[in-house]
Amino acid sequence: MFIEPSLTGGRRGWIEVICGSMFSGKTEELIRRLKRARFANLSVEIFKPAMDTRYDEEQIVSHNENRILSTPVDSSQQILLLGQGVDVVGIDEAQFFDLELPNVCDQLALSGIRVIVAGLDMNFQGQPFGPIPALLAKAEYITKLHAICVQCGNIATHSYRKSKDKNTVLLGENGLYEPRCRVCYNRGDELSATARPSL
Ligand SMILES: Nc1ncnc2c1ncn2[C@@H]1O[C@H](COP(=O)(O)OP(=O)(O)O)[C@@H](O)[C@H]1O
Ligand SMILES: Cc1cn([C@H]2C[C@H](O)[C@@H](COP(=O)(O)O)O2)c(=O)[nH]c1=O
Ligand SMILES: [Zn+2]
Repeated sequence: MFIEPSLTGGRRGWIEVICGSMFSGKTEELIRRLKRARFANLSVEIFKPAMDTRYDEEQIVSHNENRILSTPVDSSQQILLLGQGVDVVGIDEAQFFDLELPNVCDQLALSGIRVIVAGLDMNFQGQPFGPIPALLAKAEYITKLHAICVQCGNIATHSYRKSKDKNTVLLGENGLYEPRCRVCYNRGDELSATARPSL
C-alpha cells in the first residue's frame, strides 16, 4: 500500500536492520546512527528489552563502553505506543522481543518514522533468532556486521557459547561467548578456549 507522504507530514518512514554475531559492533553502529539523528535535531526514542540487564538497567552499552539512554520495555506493543510521533525509533537486542516486533516496526515506518533495529541474526546454535529473520525480510536497509574470530582471525559470523546451557536465552559476554568464523564455530569444543589469532 502506498502512503501519501502528506499524510505523514511529508515524511517517509523505513526500517533499517543492523545484524551480526556478538561483538560485531551492532550496538556501536546503532548508537552512532542515533547520535547523528540527534545532531540533526530529530526527535529520537530508544528501546531495549527490560530483561536485558547485562550492563545497565536503562542504558544501551556497547562492549567498548559507548552508551546512550534508553527505555526498557517488556513487549513490542509498548514500542508502538511510546514511539508514536517521533522522528526516529532505535531498538537494541531486538532478538529478545516477541514475534510481533516486525509488524510493530512496519506500523511505525508506515507512520513516517525511521526505525533502526539492532540484533543477533543467529543464536548460539546457529539458528535464526526470534523476530530478526522477519525483520530482515521487511527492512529497506540491512547492514550485516562481522566480529573477528578469536580462534583464527577471520571474520566471525557466529556466537559460540562456551557453556553446556541449552536455553536459547542466556545473558552474558566475554566469559560465556566468543565470536567465531563458520569453520571454527563448527569445530566446537575441540578448539582451545584461550586461543587468540596471531594477526
Ligand atoms: N573478537 C572481537 N571482534 C570484534 N570486536 C571485538 C571483539 N572482541 C571485543 N570487541 C569489541 O567489541 C566492540 C563492539 O561492541 P558492540 O557494539 O557492543 O558489539 P555487538 O553489539 O555486536 O555485540 C568492538 O568495537 C571491539 O572494541
Ligand atoms: C548467541 C546468544 C546470545 N545471547 C545473549 C548474550 C548477550 O547477553 C546478548 C547478545 O549481546 P550482543 O550485544 O549481541 O553482544 O544475547 C543469548 O541469550 N542467546 C544466544 O544464543
Ligand atoms: Zn575462525
